[in-house]
Amino acid sequence: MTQREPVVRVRELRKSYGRLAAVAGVSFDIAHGETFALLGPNGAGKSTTIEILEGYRDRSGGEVSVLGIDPQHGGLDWKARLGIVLQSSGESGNVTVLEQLRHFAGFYPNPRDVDEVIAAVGLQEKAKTRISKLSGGQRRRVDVALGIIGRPELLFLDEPTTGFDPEARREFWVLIRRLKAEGTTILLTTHYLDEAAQLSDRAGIITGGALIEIGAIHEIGGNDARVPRVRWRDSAGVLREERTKEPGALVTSLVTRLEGEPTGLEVIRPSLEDIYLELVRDGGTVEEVLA
Ligand SMILES: Nc1ncnc2c1ncn2[C@@H]1O[C@H](COP(=O)(O)OP(=O)(O)OP(=O)(O)O)[C@@H](O)[C@H]1O
Repeated sequence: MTQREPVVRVRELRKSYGRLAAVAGVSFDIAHGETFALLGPNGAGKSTTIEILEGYRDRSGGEVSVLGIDPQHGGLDWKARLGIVLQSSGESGNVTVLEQLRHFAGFYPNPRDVDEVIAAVGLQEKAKTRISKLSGGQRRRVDVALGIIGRPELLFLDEPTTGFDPEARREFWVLIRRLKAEGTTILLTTHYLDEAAQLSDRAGIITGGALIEIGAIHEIGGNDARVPRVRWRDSAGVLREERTKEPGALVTSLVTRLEGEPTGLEVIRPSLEDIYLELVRDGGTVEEVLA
């Protein structure tokens, strides 16, 4: 596999559970070193897609290549090149954080330094604590540590920061940026749209098993979805709002018209969350049943 070939290549992927088309013809690529976010409401098909890419679930149709291999035929060597943080934590053991990480590091040919990984996820104080005694958010950090201990080329992060406090989430972002700078390719799912905007190069939005939008984070939704709103209070104190592609010109005209600084002036650009909600509202709901 050369660096120019996509690390992940998905074509017309389909997965049915009985009559339910959980994934109904999804196609996307993830390039080397890219962070790609798969976004969508509960039950949209994100975890099903990711689990197929990880080799944990069979597909009903379509083509999939991950690091040049079909996940249905990926052996141990291939698995060792992946880092996986599943949606729900399996970590509740009676061993300490340090013991668990040392144990898992032994499975990989070129693992990261265990102490460095513990520090990177902010668990230095808890290294000698049994995992069963950790809080939910701290256990989630252990999951993340186990996902990166093997120095993966491709890291799957399925809702990695659920249960993190705001400070831990920011620290996690720093860690992900560092992994990205080292060249790690990352597939992320998250319901925190600010997290997706902070970390990802591109995103795909999936609803009812279909990809309804895909593109660079700063282009998702197209130009019209990104038109800013200008808010101010008029001379009678009434709140006014106008959408305009030229907020600067509007503000200048307001200053002239109001003969000074407009009260409560705000120029608001739609966030990824605003754009996502608009797209998902238009894109229909969760379940698409086979005819
Ligand atoms: N093993 C299964 N058997 C039957 N249906 C399933 C199975 N796993 C998932 N589904 C269904 O497939 C659809 C997609 O589920 P999936 O877990 O991929 O969604 P998701 O986008 O990851 O959702 P969330 O954001 O809640 O994690 C849902 O309707 C779900 O109920």
